[in-house]
Formats: sequence, C-alpha cells, structure tokens
Amino acid sequence: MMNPPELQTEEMLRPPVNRSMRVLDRSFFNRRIPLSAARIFNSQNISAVRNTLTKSGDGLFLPRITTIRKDPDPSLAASGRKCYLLRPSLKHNDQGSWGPTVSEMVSQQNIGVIPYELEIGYNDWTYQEIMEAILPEEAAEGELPTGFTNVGHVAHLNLREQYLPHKHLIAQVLMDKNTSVRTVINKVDNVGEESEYRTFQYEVLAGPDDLMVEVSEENCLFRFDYAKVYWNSRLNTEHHRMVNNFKPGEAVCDVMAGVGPFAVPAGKKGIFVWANDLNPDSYKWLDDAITRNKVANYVRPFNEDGGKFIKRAAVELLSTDHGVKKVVKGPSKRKTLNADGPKGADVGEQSVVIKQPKFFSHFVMNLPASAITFLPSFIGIYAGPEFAGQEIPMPMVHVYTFGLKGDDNTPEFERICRDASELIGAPVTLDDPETEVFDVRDVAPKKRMFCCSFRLPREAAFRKP
Ligand SMILES: C[S@@+](CC[C@H](N)C(=O)[O-])C[C@H]1O[C@@H](n2cnc3c(N)ncnc32)[C@H](O)[C@@H]1O
Repeated sequence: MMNPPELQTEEMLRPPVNRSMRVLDRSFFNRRIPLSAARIFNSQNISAVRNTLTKSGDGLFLPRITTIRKDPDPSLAASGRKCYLLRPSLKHNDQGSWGPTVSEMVSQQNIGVIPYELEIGYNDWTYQEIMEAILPEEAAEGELPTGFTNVGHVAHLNLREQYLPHKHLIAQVLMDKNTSVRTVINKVDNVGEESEYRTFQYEVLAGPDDLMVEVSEENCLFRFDYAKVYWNSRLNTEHHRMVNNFKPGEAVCDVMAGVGPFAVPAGKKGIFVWANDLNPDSYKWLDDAITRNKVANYVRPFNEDGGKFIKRAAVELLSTDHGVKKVVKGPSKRKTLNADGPKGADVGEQSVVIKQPKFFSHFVMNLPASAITFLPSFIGIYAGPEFAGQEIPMPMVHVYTFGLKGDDNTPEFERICRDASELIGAPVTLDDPETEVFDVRDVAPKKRMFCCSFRLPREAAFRKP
C-alpha cells in the first residue's frame, strides 16, 4: 500500500482516481495517510480533549472516519490509551504548525503530538465518492448515475449512454453500498415504455436474476414479479393522495389497478373497490395482495379490458348485494333509565352491516399513455333499462395523462379538459369547481404526468347509444 510520493495529505483524504477501471478493484482504494495525533495522557480526559480540539478546529474532519483511535504504540494501546486524530496541516515534527490550543495543551502535559498512519479503504467512501473517482470526467459536473429506484431488493437503474461501458462497475458499487439491494438491473430500451402492460426490458448487472419482490406501501404488503407487472415506488404519494379522496363505505372502480396500490390501501380504509387489470400477472398478484392484506371483504379483483369493464362493472354493481359486518362502538353512556339498563351505563359495541353501494362514487384510470381514450366508455353508462327509475349520483372520474411541461401549466390543463370533453361528448371545464387537473410528477425533462378529475356529466352518462 504505497502512496504516490507527490500526493499531498489533503488530496489523499479523497478517494484515489482511476477512470480506466472496468472491473471493481476494491483494494485500489486502500491508502495509508501520514497524519499526526494527540496522544491523550489521561484516559479520563478523552472527551474534554476531543471537545477542545474540535472547537479549535485542530481535529481531523473526515466524514465517517472515527477520530478517537487506539494509541499506535501497542503497549499503550493495551493499557487503554487513546489518541485523537489531528488536521492534516498540523505536523507532529513541526511545532510551528501546531497553533495555540495544541501548543498550550502540550505545555500543560495534557497531550503529546505523535505521528499516526491512518489506514483508509473502499468501505470508508460513499457510492457518490467512488463514482466520482472511477467514472468519466463529466461525472464531476453532477451527471452521476446516482438515481435508481428501489423495488424490494431490486435496484432499478436507467443508465445514460455514456455510463454503459461502466455499467457492471456501477452496479457492483451500488450493491456494496446499499445493503438491502441484492439485484441491480438496468432498463435496456424504450420498447417497454409503450408495452401493453407497462412492463420494461431489462438486463441484470449484478446479483441473481430474481425479480420476485416484496414491497410495502401505506402499511400494505405487495409481493409480485417485477419483470411481469407494473410497479412504480415514485407514485406512492399520488396513491396516498387519491385514496384520501375516497370515503369509507363508498364504492370505487379502479379500471387499471395493477397489483393494487390504490385498491388495497383503500380496502383497508373500508372502501369497496372493484379492481381490474388486463395483465393476467397483475391480476394474480392483485389477488395475492387482497388475501395477504385481508381486504377480500372490500376489494374484488377482475381481469379484463378496462374499456369494457367500465360499463359492465356499473351494471353488475347495481345487481350485487354485498355487505360487510362490522363491530362499531355504541354511544358510550346511556342517557336515560330504561328497561335495558340504568342511566349512565355503557352500551358497548354493536354489530352493523355496511352495505356495498349500488353506484360507484369514483372511477380511477391510471394508464397515462392512453387512459383518456377510454373516456367514451362512460357515454351511456347509465342509459340501460336496468337503471331506469334509479336515483343515480354521478361519479368522479380520475383520468391520468401525460402532458408538456411548462412554466405555466394552464394551457396544458385547458388542452386536457378539451380532449376529455371531446372524448366524452360533454363539457369538462375548469370553470366547474369540481374539475381539477393535478400535476402529479415529472417523468422526463419536458414531460409531466397529470391527473384530471371531474364529475361525470349527466348528459354523457344517460346518452342513449
Ligand atoms: C401505469 S400502470 C398503473 C397500475 C396501478 N394503478 C398503479 O398506480 O401503479 C397501468 C396498468 O394498466 C394495465 N392495463 C393496460 N392496458 C389495460 C387495459 N386495456 N385494460 C385494463 N388494464 C390495462 C397494465 O397492465 C398496468 O398494470
């Protein structure tokens, strides 16, 4: 472990640089750094010495490096003697570099100043620091591939072209530095972006090709094969926001439910959800999540095309009798004396049946690339003879879509409402206080994901074919 002689100590406190490394060589990062240390004569004084030297700025400041160490002399170390690492510019053999605090402590015989060789290695550097040391120079300009999404034990990278020659190296360091990561994958092309089930093509860069993951969201546990179904951990805030719109006892139709990140947490809140997805694998893992999270009383899975499901579900809900028995607390104290008990007595718990409503209060369609094109399915949704004479509350429709990113979103919001109006054949306008276009998140430099929520216009819902 020889240091290049021209290196100054300060430089050695950064990881050594090797931009031609292709296979991870952890030992390359080992260094012995000549420093000085304060030998603490009285072990009772350790924290006092450390506090004084930290305050005066004479201590070594290097994140993650322990500055209180065993004395380098083995016989002193054996008797518990410690030393405190000092700033690199303070040299044990140059009293002129000590400064007033160290000089005074030495003259009072609190400390001695001794040479200390600090051994430092791969484990002492962060992922970021190692990336800066091994990736091409542009990396220093803040272009580091630090962004990855964690799905259970899988780290999912989407590496830019310039990093592809270093992909295995990046993956290995990423895995070393994140103990919960067991497999690192990289998205290989954009074909998956447009795939029917919103899955993607990937290559495994490190660890086993095992994408069976377990993730937790909103206190619900999901298990699924990430290679076969859609999941995006970055949507958790949006899932939470949407579920907050639903009230216990309401019925919700989740038209493109995936493995259930809206449906299952909503079920836990006592909301009746009919959750559908066209992908048989999504259906399988949605069903699994329903059982796993014990929401089968509230969430029912379906596996068909969303466009057809919208009308069919509306009709079937009307003729479905379903309820959930629930134990609720009665009023805590009796107000009057009656035959059942004395005044002031606790009436305790009682069992009630929460009936599934006959009409959906919300329809959710999260398939931003094309969900808006499913809006014509709402035309005439309540025009069938089975609905005649019913008093039907109009549902809220929440449709996700992509749009252009700009400083002012208003033109894009208006464009989305215009598209929705055209497709549904009735006005959807921002003048209606119930209409909202919510800015969900950035998906690319010029692309954003929005959610357009509006009350289904009656004229669309009752229009005869
Ligand atoms: C963007 S994902 C959203 C999944 C889930 N709602 C979420 O928030 O994570 C879109 C889902 O729509 C499903 N899908 C695609 N085409 C569909 C269709 N015609 N009918 C129903 N579901 C469809 C996909 O399989 C995928 O699970």
